[in-house]
Amino acid sequence: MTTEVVLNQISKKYGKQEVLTDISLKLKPNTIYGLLGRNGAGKSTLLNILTNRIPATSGKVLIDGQPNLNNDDALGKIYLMSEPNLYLTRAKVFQIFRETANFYTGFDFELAHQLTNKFGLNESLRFGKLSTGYRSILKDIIALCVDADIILLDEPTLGLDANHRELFYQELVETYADRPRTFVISTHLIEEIAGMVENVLLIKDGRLALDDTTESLLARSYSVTGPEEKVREYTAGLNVIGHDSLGKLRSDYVFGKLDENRVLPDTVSVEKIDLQKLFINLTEQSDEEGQK
Ligand SMILES: Nc1ncnc2c1ncn2[C@@H]1O[C@H](COP(=O)(O)OP(=O)(O)OP(=O)(O)O)[C@@H](O)[C@H]1O
Repeated sequence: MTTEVVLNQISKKYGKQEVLTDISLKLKPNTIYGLLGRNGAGKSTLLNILTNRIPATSGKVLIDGQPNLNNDDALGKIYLMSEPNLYLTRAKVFQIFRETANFYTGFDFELAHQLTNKFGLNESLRFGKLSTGYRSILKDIIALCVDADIILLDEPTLGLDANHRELFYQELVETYADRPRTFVISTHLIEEIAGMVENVLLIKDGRLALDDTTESLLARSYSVTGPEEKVREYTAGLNVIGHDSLGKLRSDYVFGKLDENRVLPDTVSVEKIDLQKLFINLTEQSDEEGQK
């Protein structure tokens, strides 16, 4: 089963502040997305609009061709795990599972029990008694157990210790293999998801700056390192998105094609960069501009 999700020219204003501008995209089935952007870029806003928790100022979200507005059928195909706590403090963990299963009817109770054991979460505890980390763990477990085609995770590892973060992503990949579906993961800990993200969505200045496969992005992302002058000569006219300097050594980060006709000096090396480095360089510019 697959669900088609289309965002059509979504914009969102809070008062005069335009947070999202004209965002159009289509989520591919059975794909793990990384939703990236600096603090305040509008990632949570976008995820909330997708699930009709907040209204867009203009534009449409279509789920299997149907607008998502007050449409339980359409919204039952999507699950959003996010920071706000939607549960009564007196509700016990197992009651929250049952409550979730009233809406998401295919909820996998067996997997939920396995995961509560693995994470050491007592199902008889009341929500109000859970630590911040365990509240996230509970919500993460629910996200992995609902039978929805689209799972949106807004900072899923907030408050989790390193062991639990690793366990969560392991379990995510396992459930993904057993029951392929689309995940959209918004997190600042890019290194943790870099290995599993198949497609990147980057929001910058309220716009969708990138929507591409990780493979394609990394295939055109380079660092060029060597003596400052030689590096500058080699990268002149290329799409340099940032640089680092260490003494007289300089690294220019290039996003896009290199010029195959240019001769690489012996003292200069070209290497691939990882997703985190690419993200930092692609988004740093707007921050500097924002401080002007
Ligand atoms: N209810 C609201 N009223 C007014 N402004 C809001 C509201 N919610 C969010 N904003 C503003 O919208 C912008 C985007 O916020 P959002 O939470 O979507 O960003 P984000 O990319 O998820 O950020 P972070 O990575 O820091 O969680 C921010 O400038 C924020 O202050």
